[in-house]
Amino acid sequence: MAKTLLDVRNLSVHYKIQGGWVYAVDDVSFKLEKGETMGLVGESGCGKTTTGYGITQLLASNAYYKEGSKVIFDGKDFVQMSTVPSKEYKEYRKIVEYHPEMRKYRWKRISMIFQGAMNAFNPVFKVGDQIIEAIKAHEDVTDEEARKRVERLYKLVGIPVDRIDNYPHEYSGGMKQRAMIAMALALNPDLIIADEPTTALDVVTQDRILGEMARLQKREKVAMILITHDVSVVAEMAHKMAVMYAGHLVETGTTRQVFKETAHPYMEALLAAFPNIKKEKKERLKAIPGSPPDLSNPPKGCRFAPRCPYAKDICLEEEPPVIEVAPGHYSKCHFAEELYGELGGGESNE
Ligand SMILES: Nc1ncnc2c1ncn2[C@@H]1O[C@H](COP(=O)(O)OP(=O)(O)OP(=O)(O)O)[C@@H](O)[C@H]1O
Repeated sequence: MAKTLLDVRNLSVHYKIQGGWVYAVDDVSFKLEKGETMGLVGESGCGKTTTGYGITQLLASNAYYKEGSKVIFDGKDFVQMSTVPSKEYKEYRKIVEYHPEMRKYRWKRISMIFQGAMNAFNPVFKVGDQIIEAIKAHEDVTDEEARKRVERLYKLVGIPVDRIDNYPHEYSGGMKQRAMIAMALALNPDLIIADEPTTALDVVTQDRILGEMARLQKREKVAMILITHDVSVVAEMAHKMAVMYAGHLVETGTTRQVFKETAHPYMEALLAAFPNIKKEKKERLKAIPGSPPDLSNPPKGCRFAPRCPYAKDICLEEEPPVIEVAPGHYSKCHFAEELYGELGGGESNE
C-alpha cells in the first residue's frame, strides 16, 4: 500500500464577513497517496479554491480554520504547526503569517498552479529568469545549474528552449500556462495543486496541456489535486475524485466509482450538465435547476436538498452522514444506499 502523502481531516475554513461568516469549507476529509491524482470538482463558489488554499495556507486574511481541522502532509499537521487559537473567535484558529517552516514547504514540497496563472509572471522580467530565481530561492545551486534545469523543464512541457529569454508578453496564453507548469515542477515537489489550470484557454490548447500534465504526472510521479468545475477534465486524468457541493464533500471514490456507480444525486446532476465525456454523442445539457445556497446562510439539513429530485422530509431537517456504499466509495446522502446503483452515471475513459 502506498504511503499517505496528504491526509485532510475535518477541514473547515470559514471567512469572517460583516455580520457573520461564510461557511466556505465544512468538515472536508480525504486522503492522497504518493503519485496519485485527485479531481476536486463542483460548481463555481462551492469551496474548491478555499480547500486548495487551506492546504497551502495561502488563504485571505479573513479566513479562519475551525478548531479540529487537520491537514497532515507527510506526517506533519500544517494547521497545528502554523496557526494559533484565535483571540476573537472561540473555536477558530488563525494563520501565523510568514511562518518560516510553512514557507519551506510551499513550492519546494507543494506547488500550486493558480487560477489565472496567465498573469502570474512579472511582466518586467524574462520568464526563464523568474523560474531560475524561484529555484535559487530554495536551493543552493549556481545560475548555470538552475538554467540547465529550466532548459530541461521547457523541453518537458513543450516550450522551445530559446524562449527562456523572452518576456511574458512574448508568450502566448498556452505557453504561459506551460511555463507555469514548468515553474510548478521546478523544485521537484511531491504535490501539485492545480486550480482550473486550463480554463482560460481554447479547447485544443486545453486538451494538449492536460494531456501533457497527465504524462508529466506519471513520469515525475508527483501527486496532484486537479481543481475544476468541468467533470470531463478529471475523467481522463484523475485516479480518484472528490465532489464538492456548497462547502461539503458529497461524494468521494475512485474516478470509475464516482462516474459509473454514482452514489450522490448532485454528481448525477453534474454529469447530466456536462457533455458526454467521450464526445461520441452530442446530448442536450441539462442545467441543474435552482442555484447553490448562500454559504453565509446554508440550509439546515442536506445542503443539496432544495435542488434534489429525491429529497424527502429528513433531508431538509438533518445533515446527512457520510455513508460508505462500496469499499472506498463514500456518499453524504441520507439515501445513499437506496440510490446506489439507481442513479444515472457517466462514461469514464477507463
Ligand atoms: N476572502 C473571502 N471572504 C469572504 N468570502 C469568500 C472569500 N473568498 C471566497 N469566499 C466565498 O467562499 C465561497 C467559496 O469560494 P471558493 O473560491 O473557494 O469556491 P470555488 O469553488 O473555488 O469557486 P470558483 O471556481 O468560482 O473559484 C464562495 O461563496 C466565495 O464567495
